[in-house]
Amino acid sequence: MYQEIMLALKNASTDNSAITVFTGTGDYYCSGNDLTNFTSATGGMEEAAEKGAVVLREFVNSFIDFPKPLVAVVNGPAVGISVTLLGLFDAVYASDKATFHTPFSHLGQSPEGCSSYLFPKIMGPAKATEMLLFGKKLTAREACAQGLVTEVFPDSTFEKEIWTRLKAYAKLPPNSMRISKQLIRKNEKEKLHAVNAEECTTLKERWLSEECINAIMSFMSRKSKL
Ligand SMILES: CCCCCC/C=C/C(=O)SCCNC(=O)CCNC(=O)[C@H](O)C(C)(C)COP(=O)(O)OP(=O)(O)OC[C@H]1O[C@@H](n2cnc3c(N)ncnc32)[C@H](O)[C@@H]1OP(=O)(O)O
Repeated sequence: MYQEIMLALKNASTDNSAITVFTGTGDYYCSGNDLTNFTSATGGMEEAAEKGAVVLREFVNSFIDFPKPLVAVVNGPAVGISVTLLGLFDAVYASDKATFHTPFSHLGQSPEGCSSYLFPKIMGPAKATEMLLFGKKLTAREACAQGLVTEVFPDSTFEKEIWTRLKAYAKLPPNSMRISKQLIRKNEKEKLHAVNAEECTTLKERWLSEECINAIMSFMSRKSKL
């Protein structure tokens, strides 16, 4: 999935589209990293952690470097990396059914997607701490009040309203939007790459920790009991 998303971003960065939109199908936006990856990895844990950190770094870099307006249409609950990446999007529109959850401490993990830097900047350190350390789940309206979400729509009219709006935005001059995005984002790029590298190094260590291994085992055993 990570490779497929990177390829889609690479194609979208050079095709004739004006803006790029991420959304989910069905009731959920995204449940985050596939936790079964940890148990299905071939080779040893160290090798898997090493490979995972390389993929993650490349994956997040492709969001940092994406040249066109990047929009998230959050149609339902979002968990983990699908939430942290939102700081790298240019606009985030959410249904009032959406929730935003980063249960990293519960999983023995640590933040990624540049959220350790961007979330405190966006929402202030105290609110970022509640999310990233304590795993507080935010409603769409809370996430909007804290600056992570651009605008919230009633779920009953979300799809209609948002696509009407995005189709209008997509008719704006593409080069102008791309150049304006570059002006807004360029001063932070170097910093974001450094933050991404550090988050990946930290996560690689976390994945090998007892806290993380126990949390993944507990998720898997819950799954097998259902
Ligand atoms: C290259 C490596 C990069 C790593 C990047 C680091 C990223 C970190 C993260 O993203 S951390 C966050 C990981 N995600 C989670 O912790 C979410 C866990 N899941 C849930 O909290 C819930 O399942 C839910 C809120 C998404 C949905 O709840 P509910 O509607 O009650 O459904 P179920 O819980 O019954 O789930 C249905 C079905 O889906 C399986 N499932 C859900 N999420 C995951 C997941 N992240 N990985 C694997 N499988 C998942 C769940 O086990 C059920 O499966 P089953 O029907 O039992 O086979």
